[in-house]
Amino acid sequence: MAVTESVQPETKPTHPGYFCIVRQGTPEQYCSKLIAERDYPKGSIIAELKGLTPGPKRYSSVQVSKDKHIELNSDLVFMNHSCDPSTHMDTDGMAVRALKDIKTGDELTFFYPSTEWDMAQPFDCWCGASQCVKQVTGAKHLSTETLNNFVIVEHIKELLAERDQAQA
Ligand SMILES: C[S@@+](CC[C@H](N)C(=O)[O-])C[C@H]1O[C@@H](n2cnc3c(N)ncnc32)[C@H](O)[C@@H]1O
Repeated sequence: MAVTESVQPETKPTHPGYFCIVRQGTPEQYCSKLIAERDYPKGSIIAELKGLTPGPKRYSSVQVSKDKHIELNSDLVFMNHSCDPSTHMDTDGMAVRALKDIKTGDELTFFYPSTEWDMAQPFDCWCGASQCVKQVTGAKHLSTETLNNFVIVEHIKELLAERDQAQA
């Protein structure tokens, strides 16, 4: 796995009372996480995606269209991937939404291939979910059948349709 430099300065919480970072290990170990500081009912908005800046594809960026990547510039960057995610990174509606009822103290996670086509920094997944995809490399590397089990955004649906059409 190629590891890029991690930029995670200790700053004031960006969403106090909503969620917070739990820092673990060294920044280079990438094992910190984001925890809910309140309950979120299924379907509710956890955060609007605001203050984003365009940039290159990297471990911390989120893909927002077929060819654009942004930095979140908030504590949301600490959201880990899970194959049984608690949230949806909705780049169509520009919000993070609860995919299930989330309780205070639960980890906020999203399914990275739901937004990422071909990731800059792939990794082996630690989530342990029964439907774990094991290697998180981006939607490009997963079957349509697998992706159909997850909520995915429009640009990934479009890229998937193009891939499947080219292979037909
Ligand atoms: C944007 S960071 C998320 C916050 C990160 N945990 C940290 O401490 O900086 C993304 C990186 O976290 C790690 N990561 C996130 N979810 C993971 C998972 N389910 N399994 C293994 N590593 C994960 C990977 O190294 C990934 O490149």
